[in-house]
Amino acid sequence: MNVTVAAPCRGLASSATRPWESRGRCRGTRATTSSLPPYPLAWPCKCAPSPSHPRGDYSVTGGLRGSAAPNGRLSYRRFTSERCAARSSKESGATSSHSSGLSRPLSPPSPPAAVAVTATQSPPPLHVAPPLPLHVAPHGTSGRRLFRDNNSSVVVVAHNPVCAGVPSFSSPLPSSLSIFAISSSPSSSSSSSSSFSSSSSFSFSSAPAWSIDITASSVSSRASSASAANDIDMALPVHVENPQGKFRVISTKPMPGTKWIETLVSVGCRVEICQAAKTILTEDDIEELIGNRCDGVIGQLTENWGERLFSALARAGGKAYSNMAVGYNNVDVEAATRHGISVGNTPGVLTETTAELAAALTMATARRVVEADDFMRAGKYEGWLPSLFVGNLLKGQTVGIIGAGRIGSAYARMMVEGFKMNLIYYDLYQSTRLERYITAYGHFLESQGEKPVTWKRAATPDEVLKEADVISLHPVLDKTTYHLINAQRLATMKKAAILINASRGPVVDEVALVEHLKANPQFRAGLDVFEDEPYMKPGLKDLPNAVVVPHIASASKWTREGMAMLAASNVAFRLKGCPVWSNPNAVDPFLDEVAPPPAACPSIVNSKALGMVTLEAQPKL
Ligand SMILES: NC(=O)C1=CN([C@@H]2O[C@H](COP(=O)(O)OP(=O)(O)OC[C@H]3O[C@@H](n4cnc5c(N)ncnc54)[C@H](O)[C@@H]3O)[C@@H](O)[C@H]2O)C=CC1
Ligand SMILES: O=C(O)C(=O)CO
Repeated sequence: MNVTVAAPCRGLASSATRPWESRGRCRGTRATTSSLPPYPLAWPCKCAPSPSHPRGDYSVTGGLRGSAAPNGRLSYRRFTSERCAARSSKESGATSSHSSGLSRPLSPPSPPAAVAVTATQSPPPLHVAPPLPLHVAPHGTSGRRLFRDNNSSVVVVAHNPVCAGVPSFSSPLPSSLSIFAISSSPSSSSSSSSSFSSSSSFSFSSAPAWSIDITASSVSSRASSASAANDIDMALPVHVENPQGKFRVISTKPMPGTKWIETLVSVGCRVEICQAAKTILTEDDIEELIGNRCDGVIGQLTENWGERLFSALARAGGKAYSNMAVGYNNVDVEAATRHGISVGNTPGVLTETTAELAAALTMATARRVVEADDFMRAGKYEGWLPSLFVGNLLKGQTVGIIGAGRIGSAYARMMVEGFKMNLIYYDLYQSTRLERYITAYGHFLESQGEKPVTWKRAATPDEVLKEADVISLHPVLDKTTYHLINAQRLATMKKAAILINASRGPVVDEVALVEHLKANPQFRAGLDVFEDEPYMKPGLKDLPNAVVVPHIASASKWTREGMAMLAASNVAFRLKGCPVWSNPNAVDPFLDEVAPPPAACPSIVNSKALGMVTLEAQPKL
């Protein structure tokens, strides 16, 4: 069901505008679909022209503004809701506290104190699909803030253009809300029922004279029938860069730095960055972001990228996906390949950062740093004691690695070189570089008159678990490593061993680990990852012999900006038809802060299956 509404362009005349919420579309009254840029966000608008607000302008919360040129075509330029609000407020006499333009960084301003929606003269009604199921309560009582789920983000304010009343919010608005101002003609009223999962009210200081109801079915019928130009399909707030870009690329999260955006823009992408306040997006959310046309997506390891999302992306014309992560156990690569979609990841930029955090956890657990810190803060320290917080010496002990790939090997070198530990490792493959490195270091120590360090490649994980004093887990998560550490294996470890996990939570049976830690107070664990993130298994948080941190192993500024850059390059250069970088472990040229990146996808895990060409030139290691 379409509802007849018209969008008054003198909407949001206040400080309630949020520049990172780029919403709303404007087609102007004479717009034709063919005159639009590829991804118009225009809410069809038929407002009364005014000198400073020409016909076709429509202010919502940022994004595109279209205005009809004399030739009847629309020209688009970026505008900010602030500018519009300021202008609107000038026209309406209201005041605005914002005047700056849309700019990065994207930190949201404080929630506004009030929003006023100014009634304009009655425009002729247009048929337009709303962005959401909406309900606006009748006259003068309350409007409703509608929640699609618990983290909803859209307010729809409807008002009668004929009525002189100016609805306004009586209380501060959460910064997560997008505001849409619409006006409605009486004929749009509908008695259809609506079902909203939850809602809360706000007051209109004066209010429209009728209510309109648009049900969920109207939204789905819109989704299936609307053309791209008419579609208003975004309930999640997004910030848009380069609105005119010909490829539409979604980033499901804001990512650090700006070079990644510049890279996408440089190859002609329109970049839409989801600003939803919720941490983990659902498949519903992502499908909605993808909409009916999308060329590529940069996603996060918290998202479930399987058949459903890849088929949605393929239907929308998409070709490229990249995780902003090296691990891609959240991605069904086969499904992506079936749909012809490339899957990128971000190796090489987080190796040392992740290994350093694993080393930090090792020291924190070995030397009981967190327990001792708590003790100090609790005012319990009464003076030095021979037995206070006695821990483990690392020097000369054996460090065990399971999964001696990039990160496992980096961690092994840190522990061997830094603490002169001996190494035992298990991996499906021999790590000859690591072995050579430790051999050479052993020779060096000998030449200095010190005891050399040693290494050993174990035939089984069990051998590592039995022999090592510290075991750090760095394999990929797949069916061969799921619950690799279980109750039986924990029982074979030394009583005062230390277990570090900065790989993926499900590599360890966390319930079994909690039991083991309870039964063996000398045993310690340092965990960056958990089986059911963001949750911990019951009991874990109360155990003093566990150090827990929230999946921050790759969280250094350089690394996170680099991950964003690699993920963006995986998408940008795939869309541009560029080859794949020949060595995914040697990605320095992509991380140069000044020079542009090579025209290649740094790391595509299904490149062979997709028949993608590899760049011939080998970068230096
Ligand atoms: N906590 C965090 O923030 C981070 C976690 N990670 C995790 O670390 C993992 C490893 O990353 P990289 O070292 O870059 O990957 P990598 O591919 O270089 O190393 C993984 C190693 O695991 C080995 N492996 C596979 N199956 C095994 C098995 N059944 N038993 C023993 N070893 C096995 C592989 O042969 C390979 O050498 C990622 O897949 C990711 O899940 C990565 C970065 C940050
Ligand atoms: O890159 C990964 O796999 C991560 O876990 C990011 O921290």
